[in-house]
Amino acid sequence: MKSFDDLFAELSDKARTRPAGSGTVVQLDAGVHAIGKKVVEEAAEVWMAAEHEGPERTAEEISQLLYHLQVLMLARGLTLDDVYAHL
Ligand SMILES: N=c1c2ncn([C@@H]3O[C@H](COP(=O)(O)OP(=O)(O)OP(=O)(O)O)[C@@H](O)[C@H]3O)c2ncn1[C@@H]1O[C@H](COP(=O)(O)O)[C@@H](O)[C@H]1O
Repeated sequence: MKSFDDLFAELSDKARTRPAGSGTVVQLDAGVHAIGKKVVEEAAEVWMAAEHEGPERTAEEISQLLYHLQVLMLARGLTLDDVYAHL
């Protein structure tokens, strides 16, 4: 099973190597404004799932929010340690 750190390592590699077909590369190219909108959209979907759908759908939406947060971190040049320093 993939962890948060595993996903960040994978996305960092995608950002560096820019493989064809990577959705992450497409999003990074779209920029911080577009990625930020996805973060807000996914956060709303987490809220709606938590309030109106079951735990499985909520977990799925949370995974998508975490993914988009990591893309935003990469777009701003942030590392996991930059974030973990505030936990
Ligand atoms: N974990 C994710 C992941 N979670 C969410 N998403 C993206 O977020 C979208 C989900 O958003 P929505 O539910 O709003 O679906 P949607 O509205 O149809 O999506 P859009 O039209 O807005 O893109 C998906 O279509 C993906 O584009 C993800 N995209 C990639 N990953 C993982 O990231 C890694 C790298 O992926 P690539 O860069 O595509 O190779 C792989 O391990 C993937 O499994």
